[in-house]
Amino acid sequence: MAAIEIEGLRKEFGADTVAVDDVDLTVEEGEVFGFLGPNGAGKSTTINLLLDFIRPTDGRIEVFGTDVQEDPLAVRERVGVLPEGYGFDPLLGREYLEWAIETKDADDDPDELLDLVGLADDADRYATEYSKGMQQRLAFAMALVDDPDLLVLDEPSTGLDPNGMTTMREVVRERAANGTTVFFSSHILSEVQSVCDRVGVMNDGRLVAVDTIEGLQANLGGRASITLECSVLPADHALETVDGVVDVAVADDTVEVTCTGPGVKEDVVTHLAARANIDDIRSEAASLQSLFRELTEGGRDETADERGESAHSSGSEADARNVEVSR
Ligand SMILES: Nc1ncnc2c1ncn2[C@@H]1O[C@H](COP(=O)(O)OP(=O)(O)OP(=O)(O)O)[C@@H](O)[C@H]1O
Repeated sequence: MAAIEIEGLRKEFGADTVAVDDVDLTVEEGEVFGFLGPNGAGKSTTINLLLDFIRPTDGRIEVFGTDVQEDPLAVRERVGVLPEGYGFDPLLGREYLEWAIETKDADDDPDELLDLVGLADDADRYATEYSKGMQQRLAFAMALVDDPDLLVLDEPSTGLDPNGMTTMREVVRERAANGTTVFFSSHILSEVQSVCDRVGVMNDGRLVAVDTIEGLQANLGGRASITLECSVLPADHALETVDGVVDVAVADDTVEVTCTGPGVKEDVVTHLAARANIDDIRSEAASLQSLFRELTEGGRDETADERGESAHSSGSEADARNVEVSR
């Protein structure tokens, strides 16, 4: 039986916004599924529909064979949720865990869960006084209560430091190894790449690709990527004029060039060497970042593309709308 079965899902907000547009998706039991997409693509709306926090305009969702609209409580018993923008009240960290354990009629040890997410020393502090990353760790611990069959994590790395991200990945991997299905939305592509079995890419409400990372790379024509570091990258590098270059992304004095194939890399190096001192060269298959850009071109970043700027998805923290969901 599939963990998640989504058929013909559509969600309109008012007359003008189609947040989710005819999405079909199956996530198998035990999979770690990464849900990617730029800001406003429809990821959180899909998650809120999956949990029956909002109702679809059309379509249906089953979780472990149960229709979420027909029996949302049965579904929630099997699901642990880390929502986007959790709102905290003045309760101690341990009290939050105790509340979550009581609500699920579970028998977890609150201190064990706090220890797992690195909050053992902060159990007796108010959650409202926690930093953003600590609040995220606490919300993650609450999602783990009662060892749910399905973990739904909406941008779980928001606010986490590198140690927090590593802990979160390790826990996700460990739970998945024990059979938990994980549905995981993220903007952090390297994280998705390192943790997920398959990814789905949303753009403008539509699911534009579902595949393994390797499958996505193969379907996009064996593209190659080369990263060059220069002491000073000239503004008029004109790398996009080299035959076979499909994308140029610049960050400070580092430039990532996506090419139609590995053979183009030599031309890229020759072109840039004539214009700048190259300090370092890294060469790899097309990065997830460039795949992501290619799949989501024409979305809300289109105007940036038209200006010739890189259409990188920005981190969500600055502009997330803090969708508040009921528990
Ligand atoms: N309650 C709402 N009322 C009106 N429009 C909404 C509502 N919630 C979401 N939308 C719209 O639906 C679209 C999809 O939003 P959603 O939050 O699902 O995107 P997202 O992929 O989760 O984005 P982000 O990565 O920025 O969190 C956007 O155009 C958004 O403005």
